[in-house]
Order: sequence, then structure tokens, then C-alpha cells
Amino acid sequence: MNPTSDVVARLSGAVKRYGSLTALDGVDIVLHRGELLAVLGPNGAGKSTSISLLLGLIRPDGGRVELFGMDPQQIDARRRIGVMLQSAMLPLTLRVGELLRLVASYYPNPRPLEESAALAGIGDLLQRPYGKLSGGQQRRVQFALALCGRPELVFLDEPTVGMDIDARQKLWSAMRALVAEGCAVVLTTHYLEEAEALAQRVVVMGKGRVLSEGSVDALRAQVPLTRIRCVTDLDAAEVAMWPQVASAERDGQRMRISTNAAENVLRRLLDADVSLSELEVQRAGLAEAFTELTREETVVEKEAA
Ligand SMILES: Nc1ncnc2c1ncn2[C@@H]1O[C@H](COP(=O)(O)OP(=O)(O)OP(=O)(O)O)[C@@H](O)[C@H]1O
Repeated sequence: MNPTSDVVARLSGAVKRYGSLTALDGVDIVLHRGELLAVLGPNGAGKSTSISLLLGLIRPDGGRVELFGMDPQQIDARRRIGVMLQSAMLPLTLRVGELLRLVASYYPNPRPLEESAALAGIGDLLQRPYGKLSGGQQRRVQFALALCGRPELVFLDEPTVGMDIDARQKLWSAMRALVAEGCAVVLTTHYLEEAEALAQRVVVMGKGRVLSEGSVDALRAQVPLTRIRCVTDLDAAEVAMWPQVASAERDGQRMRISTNAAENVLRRLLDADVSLSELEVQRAGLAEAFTELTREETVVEKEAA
């Protein structure tokens, strides 16, 4: 277990209501020094609301919010964080270098401008007016602004939306570099492969609650399925009846099988069809675990209704 002194941010039983809508219904989230926590969940799950509470942008109707053990609205807590939200309202006429200098000046021990620019991959944009940049370039500048104060904790709310694959990969390496420095990162994303590639821990939210929390591996283990794909003449309906086969479907020449006992099913497949070819075996990923977790919530809701 991490000692309490390692905790950089915490929501305890956080409740937030908007009129009759309960956006957060008793949310517990703890973030430790130097870890990347991915917060996942469908639209409206409460991810941004949780971040807004931790940033002190809104106040909870119940529960507690702590940033470095302080109220998030305290300036001493705010000086230790960097933020990249979904919508940034930045002066369009300022040049990127000027923006970086301005934001860095709010912090007691900022990075040198060149270092921030290099980390975010915007060294060639410093002389350009912010308003003249493409959407993806503006996102990279916003990332540079989030890290220029040498923060101990960075909030990244869907940071790679609108980025091409190259820019996304670069941002991933920059996030890894931040974490390697000991910076904690809270990342919300709809790209599950992003969480899978970067996160030490994942929180899955749904309808204002935390549905599941743990390492990517632990989450994936909640769906202990393996996918088998191969070219075979076997009858899918027959294979679907085999013990430990969850499903078997035909997709043209190929068959797709889900199982929780891959070795046994593979042995039987190879025995049953000596001409079987193009075999692929893959563990279920975070995407499947996520779908399963958020689906269960719907089932529980139906049962409760
Ligand atoms: N200022 C507000 N006034 C009224 N309702 C709000 C407000 N902010 C959020 N909500 C509601 O609270 C719930 C949670 O919203 P939130 O933005 O936290 O979800 P999210 O998980 O970040 O979603 P997304 O993935 O779409 O960004 C939603 O039902 C949303 O409509």
C-alpha cells in the first residue's frame, strides 16, 4: 500500500448535484505521487465533474476534496498543478512563446521555456500566434502550458482529441516522461488503447459512481476471455456447443471463438481440423473489460427497475 504522504489528490464520498440530477453520487478517487491514473467512462459518467472538483472549479454538495492535503482553491495547492481541459480559452493574438512565458510566470519554479517546448514538441511554433494554429497544434500548446510550471500533478481531460496518430504518439511519450520525473497525471480519455498504453491504474465511472478500479491487468482479468480466430471448415454452431466455448461465429472463411479456456479449445480445434490455418489468439483487452463493466451497470439498473 502507498503511504498516506504519497497521496497528492483525493475525492472521498464526493457528491455533486445539478438540480434534480446527481452528477456524482459518492465518488472515491485517490491519486498517488508519480502515477498515471486513467479515468474512463461513457459520456456523462462524471469524469469532468470529478476533475472540476479536484481543481476547485466547483464545490461538492457532500464528501471531501483534497489537493496536496489542502482545499483545492488554496493558491499553494494550485501552484503545484498543471491543467489541460477540454475547452481552453486562450488569447488568440499572443504568440506561443509569449503564452508559455506568461503561464510559467504564475509558478514559483517553472521549466525553462525551451524545455517545455521540447517536451510538448512545439519548438517550431513559438513565434506563431496561437489563434493561427491548427486544432491539433493548439492542443500541443495547451499541453506545454500544463507542464511549463514543473507541476507535481497534471490534469489532462481528453488531451489527444483531434490529434493525428503521430502527434498522439508524441504526446504519449511526453506523458511517460512526466511520470518518469515523478509527476502524477490524471488522464480522462475515450481511447481505451491510450489508457492501456499509459496508465498504472484505471478508474471506470458510470452514472456518477466508480464502477471499478485497479490496474489495467486487474481490469482485464475481470473479463477472462480469449479470442481465437482461424480459417476452418468446422461448423460454428457445433463449436459453440463445446464446453468452455462462450461463443463461436463465422465471418466468411474465418471463425471467431471466445473462450475462458484457450488451451483446451485450441487442442480440440487442431484435432478436429488438421487443415486449420491462420490461427490468431488474443487475450481480451481493456475495451472488452470496459464494455462488460458498463454493460453490467445497465443490467443492474434494469433489474432494479
Ligand atoms: N454545469 C452543469 N449543469 C448541469 N448539469 C451538468 C453540468 N455539468 C455536468 N452536468 C451533468 O452531470 C453529468 C456528468 O457530466 P460530466 O461532464 O462530468 O461527464 P463526463 O464523464 O465528463 O462526460 P464526457 O465524456 O461527455 O465528457 C452529466 O449528466 C452532465 O449533463
